[in-house]
Amino acid sequence: MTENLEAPPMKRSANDFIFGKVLGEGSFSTVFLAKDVHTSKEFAIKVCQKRHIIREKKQDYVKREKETLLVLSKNVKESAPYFVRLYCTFQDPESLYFVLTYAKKGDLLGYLNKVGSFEDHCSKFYGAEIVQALEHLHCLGIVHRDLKPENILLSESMHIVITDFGSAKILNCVEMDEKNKENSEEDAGELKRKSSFVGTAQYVSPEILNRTRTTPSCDLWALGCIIYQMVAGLPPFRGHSDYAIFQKIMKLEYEYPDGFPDDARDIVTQLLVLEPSERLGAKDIGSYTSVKSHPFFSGLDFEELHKVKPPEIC
Ligand SMILES: NC(=O)c1nn(CC2CCNCC2)c2c1CCc1cnc(N=C3C=CCC=C3)nc1-2
Repeated sequence: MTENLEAPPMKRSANDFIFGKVLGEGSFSTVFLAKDVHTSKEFAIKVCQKRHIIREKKQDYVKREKETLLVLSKNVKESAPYFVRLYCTFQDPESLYFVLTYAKKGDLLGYLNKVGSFEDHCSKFYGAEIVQALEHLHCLGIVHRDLKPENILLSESMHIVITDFGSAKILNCVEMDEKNKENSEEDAGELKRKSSFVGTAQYVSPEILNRTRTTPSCDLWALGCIIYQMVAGLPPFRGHSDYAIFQKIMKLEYEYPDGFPDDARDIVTQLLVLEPSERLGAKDIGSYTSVKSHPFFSGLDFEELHKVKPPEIC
């Protein structure tokens, strides 16, 4: 089911790890850096407090994240090792524990805040790794739905490691076949039940705001926002409140700063399209050929990205 740790397979507990610094905190979970006492290997362990999960009504979120991580951990693609791995889970009376890949270099947002905008070759490299990751994710029928720089972690070798699948949706076969049509009634019902939208304001797609349908194309919208942000240093849709940002998204109200390169402008313009089925890549089957062949990515070998030394972010 999930990959065994180096030690012989056995049911784990918190006693098998030395817990270190806090890597991140949420309303019902805390993520710790931890070391396996048997192998000294470092992991990120997400500890979810059971009573907080209930208080925050996050049972579905936790269940969805575990299901998604299990699918990803069972279907690792060598040329797209771009996701946190779930090594094992265990629980005690108070908490659930998820033992995950530790991404030593933090997240993409941290680097964007540090250097402002990326140099063109960096934006192209990391944009390409995200495309390669989305291609694998969508081939498995998984839509992330909350892709953003904060959820794109960086490994010790500075390759991307995508995390936080609590907002993800695993499409059923029918939905996968009809990816540009309405979702199942169950999905529509799920959306109507949601008091808040799925995703994060700056990167959420119009169709999620409209609560109409979840298709892989909503991650292509987020890709457009992230490429824009790597090139410009700021996300395309900005405002003083989530509502103000939503208004701009629904009206496709964004601008390109002076000096924004033409190839980057063209691919972002083809991704930030209100109609999901009209976005670059939305009609591709299997591989995102139309995205990978865009001039913005000229010269990049997508299948070999994970083997090369990423360009220095500066
Ligand atoms: N919510 C999570 O699942 C999660 N949260 N974090 C820490 C966050 C810190 C802010 N940016 C987003 C991630 C993690 C994970 C998954 C698993 C995971 C693996 N490695 C790291 N690594 C970090 C390294 C340095 C600083 C922060 C995180 N972090 C996580």
